[in-house]
Amino acid sequence: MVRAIVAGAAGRMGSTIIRNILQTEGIELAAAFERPGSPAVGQDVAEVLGLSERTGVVVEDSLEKVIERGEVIIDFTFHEASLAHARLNARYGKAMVIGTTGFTKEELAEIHDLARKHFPLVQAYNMSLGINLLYRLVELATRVLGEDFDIEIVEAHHRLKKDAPSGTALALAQVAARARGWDDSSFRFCREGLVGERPRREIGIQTLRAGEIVGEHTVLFAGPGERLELTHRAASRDTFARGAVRAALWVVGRAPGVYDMQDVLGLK
Ligand SMILES: NC(=O)C1=CN([C@@H]2O[C@H](COP(=O)(O)OP(=O)(O)OC[C@H]3O[C@@H](n4cnc5c(N)ncnc54)[C@H](OP(=O)(O)O)[C@@H]3O)[C@@H](O)[C@H]2O)C=CC1
Ligand SMILES: O=C(O)C1=N[C@H](C(=O)O)C[C@H](O)C1
Repeated sequence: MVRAIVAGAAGRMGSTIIRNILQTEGIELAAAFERPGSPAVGQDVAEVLGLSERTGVVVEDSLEKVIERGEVIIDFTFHEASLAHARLNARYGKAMVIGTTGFTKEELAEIHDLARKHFPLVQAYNMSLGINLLYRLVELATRVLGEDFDIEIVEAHHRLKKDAPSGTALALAQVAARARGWDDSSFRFCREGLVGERPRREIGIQTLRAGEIVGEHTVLFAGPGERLELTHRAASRDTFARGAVRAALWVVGRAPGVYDMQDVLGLK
């Protein structure tokens, strides 16, 4: 039985992941924690999630207090928090699954460096099966359609999302850029005013924020006389949570290093 520690237990993803753990064989909820000062601290997880039966797991206020209770830490919180958790975990070597987005390049590089030295990590901006297949489709479409086709990415999320563009949109742009031999300097995040004609060497990334949209990504290829649009729509956070639980079961016992959902899903 894999014992999981869930960070951000009261959050949209943390709570959905806990529900999925409670319904999945082979994994159990060993501990849960929240930001110090969160109203969830000190409550049974069942109270936080609105479940009828108590779980016996009380929400704590730091990873340090619970880290020895489990084999894997599942972290969908905030960029600075996930980095702090990875730094602490470097002393313990527990497996980690990080789904948080919004890292600076330096923060992500430090997390990857810590993982290569100290613990196995699955880090992915999107844990859904569909998006991980979309990465492959975008790579193929970019190569087959060639540079006559302009690439634009549009993402839409709920009004409470803190970072923009989404981590997934950035990852999709990276896949397309790599397939063209370009780098991040080709990314164009918004347009306003007299921007002039669109340069060829550009991947547009546009952000929508509205209502309760769970997560939608479209990659548009527009070329001579035709346009191809590849769209993924997540209908519920369960799709990400199922991926996170699958990643947690997969990563325990692996060698220190950085893995992604393509590894977990066998898409490489
Ligand atoms: N990889 C994927 O498939 C997916 C990734 N995400 C990403 O996951 C992250 C979380 O998203 P979401 O659940 O919607 O956000 P929420 O804000 O709902 O949840 C984050 C939770 O983490 C808590 N938190 C913040 N700091 C700490 C800390 N130091 N220790 C413990 N808990 C902490 C927050 O508390 P408080 O609110 O009090 O600050 C909050 O409860 C985002 O970066 C999002 O982009 C989301 C969906 C899918
Ligand atoms: O914050 C969210 O909700 C989501 N964030 C992830 C991202 O930034 O890519 C993934 C998903 O689309 C939901």
